[in-house]
Amino acid sequence: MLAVKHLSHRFRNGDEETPVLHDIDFVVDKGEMVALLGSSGSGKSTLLNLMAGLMKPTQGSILISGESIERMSENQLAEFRRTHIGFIFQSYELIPHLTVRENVELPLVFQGMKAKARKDKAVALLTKVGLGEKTEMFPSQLSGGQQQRVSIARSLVTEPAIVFADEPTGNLDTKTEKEIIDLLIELNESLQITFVIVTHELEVARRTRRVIQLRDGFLVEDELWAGEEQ
Ligand SMILES: Nc1ncnc2c1ncn2[C@@H]1O[C@H](COP(=O)(O)OP(=O)(O)OP(=O)(O)O)[C@@H](O)[C@H]1O
Repeated sequence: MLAVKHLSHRFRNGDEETPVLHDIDFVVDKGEMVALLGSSGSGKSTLLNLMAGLMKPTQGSILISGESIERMSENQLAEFRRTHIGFIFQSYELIPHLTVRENVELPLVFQGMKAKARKDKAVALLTKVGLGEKTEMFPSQLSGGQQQRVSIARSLVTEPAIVFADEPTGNLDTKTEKEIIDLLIELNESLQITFVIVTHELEVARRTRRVIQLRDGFLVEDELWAGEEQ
């Protein structure tokens, strides 16, 4: 599903080079839910940007569904991202003047799906994430946790091969954080969605079955837990 192979990255500013990732190697299979854990500056965002095809690595490769994304052109990448990758952001990134349903439909508009099919799909997913009663509201009328549920529904609407969640509970209180992670676990189990969750919080990482830990740009731990901790 996702293979990161001997991945290294250095930032170059003029003559100065900053090595940020060192020979990162791991594979995520379909249906896995993995936390990518690391403190600030450990290289999580850089790795996420590389896996999402937003930057090209200095060395190594990234395969998603068997395709090496670092070899793609910008146009190919944009299309690949739209069809194969879902994103969940810390700050939700919803469009304020669109309703909740329209926000979820948007990726399907870009795919050219007809209005009725789009609407049915968005409503079904919103119902699945517990927002069946809120489809015609605007994001500002929802709580933070509810807005993150909208963004989760939107990330799934194109049936992506993999979903990257970047600090998905970073703006939420502890109770809501637990509810959102519960939802991600439920979606992972019921729909076999593959999730990679980037977090600096051990409490979030411990809820997933597998934790990959970065420290100073090195992969220092790739660990399977015996079971989910509640
Ligand atoms: N464009 C850049 N040029 C030079 N160095 C960079 C650049 N972007 C990031 N870095 C450096 O790379 C290292 C890793 O940064 P990165 O943002 O990937 O870490 P992170 O684990 O995501 O941290 P945070 O949790 O704070 O977002 C840091 O030392 C940072 O200063």
